[in-house]
Amino acid sequence: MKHVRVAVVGAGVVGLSTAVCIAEALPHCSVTLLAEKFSPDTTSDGAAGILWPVTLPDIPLERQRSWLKDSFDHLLAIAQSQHSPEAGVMLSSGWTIFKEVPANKKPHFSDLVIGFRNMTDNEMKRFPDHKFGHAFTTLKCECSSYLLWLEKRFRKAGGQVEKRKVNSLQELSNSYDIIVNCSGLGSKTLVGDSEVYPVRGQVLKVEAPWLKHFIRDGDGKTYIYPGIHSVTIGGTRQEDDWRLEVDKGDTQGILERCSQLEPSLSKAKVLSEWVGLRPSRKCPRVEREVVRLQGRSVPVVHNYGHGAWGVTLAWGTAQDALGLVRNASMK
Ligand SMILES: Cc1cc2nc3c(=O)[nH]c(=O)nc-3n(C[C@H](O)[C@H](O)[C@H](O)COP(=O)(O)OP(=O)(O)OC[C@H]3O[C@@H](n4cnc5c(N)ncnc54)[C@H](O)[C@@H]3O)c2cc1C
Ligand SMILES: O=C(O)CCC(=O)C(=O)O
Repeated sequence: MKHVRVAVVGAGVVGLSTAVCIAEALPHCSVTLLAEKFSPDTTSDGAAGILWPVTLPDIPLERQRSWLKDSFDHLLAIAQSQHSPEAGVMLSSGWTIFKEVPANKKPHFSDLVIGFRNMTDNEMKRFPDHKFGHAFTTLKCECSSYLLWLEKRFRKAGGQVEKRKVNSLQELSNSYDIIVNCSGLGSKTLVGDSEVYPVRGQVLKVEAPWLKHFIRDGDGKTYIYPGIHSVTIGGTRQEDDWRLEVDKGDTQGILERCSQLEPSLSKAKVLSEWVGLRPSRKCPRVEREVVRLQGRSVPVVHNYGHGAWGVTLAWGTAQDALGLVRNASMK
C-alpha cells in the first residue's frame, strides 16, 4: 500500500483525538499534528470536561447517538483502567434539574449513560425552585491531563508534532497528501467558514472537596462539576462575544447562582477564573471535501464546530473523520 502523509491541524481535544485515531488505525499513514497552540493554552484545556449527553438539532439521531456512544465507551474504558489518574478521566454522578417538566421525560440518551432515572420527590426537596430532575452517571475529564495523555499516546503511535500557525491550506499542499482540519474557531479564517462563531464561557475552579455530585440546571447556564483536584462551577453562554478577559460581574453571577443550588459553595475558596470561546456552529462539520491547492486536488477532512460539546463528542467524531481519511488514503 502506498505511503500517505497526513496533516492534522489543531491540538485541542478534537485534533488530538482525531490524530490518535488515525495514527493508531492506519499504519500506512504518517501523521503530523500542526497547531499554533498546545496544552495548556487551548480552549479544550479550560472546559469543565463533562461528557454531557447533548441532543443536537441538525444531526440525524442515529449519527449523534453513535458519536455519544463512541465517546462514552472510550472514556469509560479509560476511567475503569489503570490510566485513569494520568489521563484525568473519572466517573461522575449527579443531577440535572428543571424549572419546568420537560416534554420528553426520557431523552434518547437515557440508555447511553449509566443508571438513568427520574429523581424522586424526596431528592427534589432540596431544589425548591425546580419541578423535575434526572439522575445519572457520566464521565468527566481533567482536560489538561487528558490532552497531555492523548498527545503521549499519539507520539507512541509514531505521530509527529509541530508548533506552527497555518495561514492557508496552500502551505500544506506540497508536504501532505491529506489534510484534516480540526482548527475549531480557527476555521472561520483558515477555511473561510462564516457559520463558525464564538460563544464566550466563563468558569471558576473552587476548593470544595466535600462536593461529590454534579448539579446542572436544565438551561445549561448554571452548573457545578466536581473533579479530581477541584470543582468547576459556571457558567456563561455569550454569543458572538470575543472577550477573553475575566469579567468580575460574571464571576459574581456564577458564585450567586451556584450557591443558590449548593449553599456550601459560599464557603469554598476560589482557586482560578477562566474564559474560553466555544467554537460554535449550527452543528459540527464532519465531512470530506476535495480542494484545489497549487494545482493538485487534495482531500480535506473537516472535523470542527463542536461548540459546547467538544469533550462530549470528540472521540465519536474522530471515528467518523478516521473513516473519511481511510477512504481517501485508499484512492
Ligand atoms: C467555559 C467552557 C466550558 C466547557 N465545558 C465543556 C464540557 O464540560 N464538556 C464539553 O464537552 N465541552 C465543553 N466546552 C466546550 C469545549 O471546550 C470545546 O467544544 C472544545 O474545546 C473544542 O475543541 P477543539 O479541539 O475543536 O478546539 P480548541 O480546543 O480551541 O483547539 C483548536 C486548535 O486549533 C488550533 N488552530 C486554530 N487555528 C489554527 C491555525 N490557523 N493554524 C494552526 N493551528 C490552529 C489551535 O491552536 C488549537 O490547537 C466548554 C467550553 C467552555 C468555553
Ligand atoms: O453544558 C454543560 O453542562 C457542560 C459545560 C459545557 O459544556 C459548557 O459550558 O460549554
